[in-house]
Amino acid sequence: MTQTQHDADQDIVLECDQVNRWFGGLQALKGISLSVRKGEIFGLVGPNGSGKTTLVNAITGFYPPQQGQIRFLGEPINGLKPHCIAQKGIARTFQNVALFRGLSVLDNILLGRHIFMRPSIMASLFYWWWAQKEEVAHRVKVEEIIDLLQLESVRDEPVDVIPLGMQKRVELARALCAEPRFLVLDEPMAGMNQEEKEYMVRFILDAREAMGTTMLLIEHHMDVVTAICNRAVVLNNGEKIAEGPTREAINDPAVVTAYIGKVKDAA
Ligand SMILES: Nc1ncnc2c1ncn2[C@@H]1O[C@H](COP(=O)(O)OP(=O)(O)OP(=O)(O)O)[C@@H](O)[C@H]1O
Repeated sequence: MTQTQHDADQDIVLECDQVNRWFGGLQALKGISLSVRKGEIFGLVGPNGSGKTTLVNAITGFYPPQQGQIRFLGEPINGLKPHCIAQKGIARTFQNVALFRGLSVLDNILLGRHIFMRPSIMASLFYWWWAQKEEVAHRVKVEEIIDLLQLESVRDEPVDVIPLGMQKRVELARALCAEPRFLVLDEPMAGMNQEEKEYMVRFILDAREAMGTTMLLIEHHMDVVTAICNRAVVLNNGEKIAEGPTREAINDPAVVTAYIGKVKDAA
């Protein structure tokens, strides 16, 4: 093994090795292997139904793979429950906004801290001074993130009443509050107009710079993928059809054919 290869291996945060997942007779993931390196924004792209969300659900423990290995910082995480995987430092946002309606923006973001909170009410009662100190620390972190994502003006608004673009930003804020080492963003720009998209791109880049978070980004907007992803993998019908530096991967002839095929199918 060369020194360069060794350094690259040391830098791997998340690794999928021959991951397979079936839903009944349908094979949604066919031997997917990929590795995401520290500090990069890694693009996961592909036409509708190609397996992107299934792969993310496998990584985050919602639908564990039936075959293959997933390692986080060198440690196997297959089969762990989603909350155990979250505690190891993997956070995610969802394709459809998944916020707690009726709660304020601030309370929704604060919920991102739950992985650090002590489960025992008794312990909190006896050690109320400790609980208070913890509460202050959580609020400091939340304020930092509100500042970073410029959510100050809506902090006390119920999440239901703010525009979709802002709701997506609140989801990002909540995920960042968990101080993840690896963050999965599932279509963070879905349904956004051009201006909202540009803001979101800025916030994702700012978050990576401020917190050093490694990210996996599922995104249909190719301009966004090309602008912010260091490398990308392209899936089609559950198979990996291209991989590499973003521009090279998405311009691969197999990718162009896969997208044209989908358009023809839909016509
Ligand atoms: N829970 C499930 N039960 C049965 N089939 C499923 C389930 N989840 C996904 N699938 C199927 O697996 C395949 C891959 O779906 P997946 O949602 O991973 O694709 P995707 O690339 O994320 O698509 P999109 O871009 O539309 O979100 C599809 O054929 C889908 O119908």
